Amino acid sequence: MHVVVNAAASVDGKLSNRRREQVEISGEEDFARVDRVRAENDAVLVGIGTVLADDPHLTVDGQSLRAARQAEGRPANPVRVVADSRGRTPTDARILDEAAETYVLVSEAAPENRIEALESAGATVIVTGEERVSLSEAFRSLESCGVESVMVEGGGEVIFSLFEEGAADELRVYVGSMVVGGRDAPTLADGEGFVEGFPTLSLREVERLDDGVLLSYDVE
Ligand SMILES: NC(=O)C1=CN([C@@H]2O[C@H](COP(=O)(O)OP(=O)(O)OC[C@H]3O[C@@H](n4cnc5c(N)ncnc54)[C@H](OP(=O)(O)O)[C@@H]3O)[C@@H](O)[C@H]2O)C=CC1
Ligand SMILES: Nc1nc(O)c(N)c(N[C@@H]2O[C@H](COP(=O)(O)O)[C@@H](O)[C@H]2O)n1
Repeated sequence: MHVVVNAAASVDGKLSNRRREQVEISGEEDFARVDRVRAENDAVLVGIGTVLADDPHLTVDGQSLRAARQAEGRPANPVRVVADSRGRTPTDARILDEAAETYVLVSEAAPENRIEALESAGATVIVTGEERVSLSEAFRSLESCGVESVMVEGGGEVIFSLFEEGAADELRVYVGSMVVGGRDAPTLADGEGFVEGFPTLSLREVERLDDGVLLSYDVE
């Protein structure tokens, strides 16, 4: 599985504010780039924290991008994936509408009635990990469903786990020219944090977009 992590952060590294409300960090050019990255990949993944905070749709906005995918024999939108150990995804979440196929990754701790509710709402449920979803194991299951590349859009908890599991191949961070602040505001990589063995990155490209900068890295 090829894993591209993409996020937008303020100059002080925050993905959103201390109330976990969505903050528009990207500008028009960066949102258009994000749409192209979505269109390039077979799947778009977020954690349940992002679903509960933002209720994202995770589809491709550009009609020509969707048409190009279909011309290649692919579905108009990539599949949507949520890492959601206990099956907390609301059944009326936008990611469960009919615009694309949706996989909900749950752990063995997910209540059976939540799995049934999600399946009734149209999701394909994959059980992986004991208490918490194992992302690496889930990627292997997704590969057997034909998913070869995934764009991870956050949030900070899931991004940290990807680095911890050594599962990320690329990182693209759009740094918006703003300061959000707040010790409790989500950052690019939350989780427990590293005290040693910090993942290292190789800077591939720096590009000015809107009023900010896109940093593209390969994960070493
Ligand atoms: N600016 C940007 O680019 C973006 C900003 N955001 C912002 O980020 C915030 C949400 O981020 P955050 O709260 O970190 O939420 P995440 O989207 O990272 O979801 C975290 C939750 O995912 C579940 N999960 C399942 N498996 C794993 C795993 N292996 N590792 C880690 N988590 C796992 C956990 O819940 P459980 O144990 O129940 O499974 C965990 O609490 C929102 O405020 C949103 O607006 C989000 C995306 C992009
Ligand atoms: N790239 C980017 N820039 C920002 O400024 C953002 N706030 C986000 N947030 C992410 O985009 C998702 C919304 O997706 P839809 O437009 O609803 O499809 C949101 O959930 C975050 O993952 N991203």
